[in-house]
Amino acid sequence: MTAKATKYLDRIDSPADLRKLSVNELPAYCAELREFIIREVSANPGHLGASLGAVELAVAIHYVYDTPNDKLVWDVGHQAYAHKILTGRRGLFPTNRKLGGISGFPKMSESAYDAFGAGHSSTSISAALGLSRALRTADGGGPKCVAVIGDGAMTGGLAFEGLNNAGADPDNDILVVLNDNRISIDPNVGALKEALLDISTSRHYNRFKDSTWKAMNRVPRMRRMIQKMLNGAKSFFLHQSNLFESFNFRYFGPVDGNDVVALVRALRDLRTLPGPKILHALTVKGKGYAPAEQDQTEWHAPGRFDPETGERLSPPSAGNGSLRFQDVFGHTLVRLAEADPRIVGITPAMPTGCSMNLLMERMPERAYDVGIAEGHAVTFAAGLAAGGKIPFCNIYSSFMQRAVDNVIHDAALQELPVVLCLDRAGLVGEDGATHHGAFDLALLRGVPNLTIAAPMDATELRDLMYTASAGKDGMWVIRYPRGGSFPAKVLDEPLTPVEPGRGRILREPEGARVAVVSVGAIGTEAQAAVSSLADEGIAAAHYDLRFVKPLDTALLERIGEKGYRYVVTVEDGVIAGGAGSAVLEYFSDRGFLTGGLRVVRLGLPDRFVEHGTVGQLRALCGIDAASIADRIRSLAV
Ligand SMILES: Cc1ncc(C[n+]2csc(CCOP(=O)(O)OP(=O)(O)O)c2C)c(N)n1
Ligand SMILES: CC(=O)[C@@H](O)[C@H](O)COP(=O)(O)O
Ligand SMILES: [Mg+2]
Repeated sequence: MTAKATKYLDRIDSPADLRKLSVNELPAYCAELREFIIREVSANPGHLGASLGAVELAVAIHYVYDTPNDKLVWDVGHQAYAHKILTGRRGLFPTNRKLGGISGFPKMSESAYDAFGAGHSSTSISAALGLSRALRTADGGGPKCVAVIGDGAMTGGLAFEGLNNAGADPDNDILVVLNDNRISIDPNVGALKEALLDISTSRHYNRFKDSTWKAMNRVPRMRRMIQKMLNGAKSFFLHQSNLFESFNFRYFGPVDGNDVVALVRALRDLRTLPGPKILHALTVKGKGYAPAEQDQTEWHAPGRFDPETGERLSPPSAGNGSLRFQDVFGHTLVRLAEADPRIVGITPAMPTGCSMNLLMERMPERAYDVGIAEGHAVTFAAGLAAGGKIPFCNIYSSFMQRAVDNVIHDAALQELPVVLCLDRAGLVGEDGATHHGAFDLALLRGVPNLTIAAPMDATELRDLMYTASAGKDGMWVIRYPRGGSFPAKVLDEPLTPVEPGRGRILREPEGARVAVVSVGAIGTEAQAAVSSLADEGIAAAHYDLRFVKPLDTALLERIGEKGYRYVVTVEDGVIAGGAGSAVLEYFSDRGFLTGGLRVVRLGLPDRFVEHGTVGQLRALCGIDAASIADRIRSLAV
């Protein structure tokens, strides 16, 4: 797509510039913004569909509100590209999600316009409420605070905790903009979606409301009375109370959220209206780019594409008929479920991402998408397990952070056979600090009753799933990373049970001073390091720990007694409290350290790792093959 001449785009470097435009010029500016986003994201991948749908929301809010003094909080933040571009980051946008470049999500350290950082869902109402309370002046004034939340993010329990708290006090002066495009990443699920549809599609009510709004504009002093009348009419027409009004929010809408002029009109009214209020904006995900409107799931984050033809140039599958860990998980779960009627699947809103969609297609009655509700997913799984099922609950590692107590209190403590599969464990790449699966091992290692395993490859993943599916050893956690590339024939291999807590000897050469103990798929980097060193004549042993809990104490005893000078642990989670710490504790407790053994732990440092390619980030953290080899070389001589 060749860049068209623009009239507004290059002139607007801040909301102050934006506010110099007349309202009638805004649609043309939105079109230019949209075109810019499509062109940029086609070459430098990111979250396209949501950002295209929220162009008018970003423009209208910045136009009407006095940002950055007023506070604008984006939920998740994957839809905020227009916001980023019009708040001074147009020139930096080609660096979006790249190492050293701007983040793909709002980030407080990046811009004063990013009032709150995000990446995980359903935080915006709580954060906007906190900002509003903190910045309120003694006379009840202070900045206006706006939360923009999607219909998917609204399914998260935290959003309702925010509504509940905000609605309790009429002095809570926040606006929630519900960006309702009727889809999450995959089709939105749950009762809320029906309620939103009900609110927004009642023809009788909307006809009545439109005419009343017009009257309201003519006689402003009657607004309060008319609003009351509208609320009453809503209950009458819809035969149910409006959910948001039950939380003491004043409900406005639905408005066409892709009509920037209508949005400006509505927001101008709402900015001066005190108290908690919600504007229901109907938008179209992928708006203005036909392929993205047509297949909204595929175009949520489409990878590189040809903007002219819509051809996808880097689809997220492994390609060449090979399989990612995600594909292996999905196919194996179907196979296990076919063999055992007790097996069911659960995903909190990521069926395509984690491949739970395969079970959903094959056995819809045995697969549950519960919405963006990680805590609920785990407790729901625990309930299913208490009722005799063997639930495979698949959650992205970083999103599972939301559910730690559910794991502890509802599943592990109850000794229930929940199989928690943690996808996207380790470094995920361009999504960055909010999304790396950095903490799961450190968070869960101290929880009793858990078996925690990390497969190094597809065969191990299948075998671990198979073993866990017996439902005999209480709760299992199986963690594996994004991607991978395995031959399709791996799915034909027989499933072999694995002894819980049993690791593997991969290489044990005579005369080695250094032994590497790796955990999970990052072991392939260690393997490459050890084998390249062997080519140089440097011998190093390599063990695949496989289980972080229970530890393979027999294997560790063997390593301890081999007389190595150094054990180098390698993991793709945080060093502090991770798998390496478990090994170190064991050697310390058993007195091997006083015998001269030193443990060197490699993994993620004690700071948040930002965005970049997985390869770049591994190198930065010293856990790519070259860095591991360097480290071993320095110890081996
Ligand atoms: C806690 C958490 N769980 C899951 C996700 C993954 N996720 C990111 S965007 C998204 C869909 C959000 O849907 P919606 O709020 O409707 O926004 P849309 O993309 O439709 O604009 C999901 C599930 C996340 N970011 N955070
Ligand atoms: C914004 C968000 O949280 C998701 O869109 C996430 O980026 C998906 O990650 P994957 O691409 O790894 O499925
Ligand atoms: Mg949505």
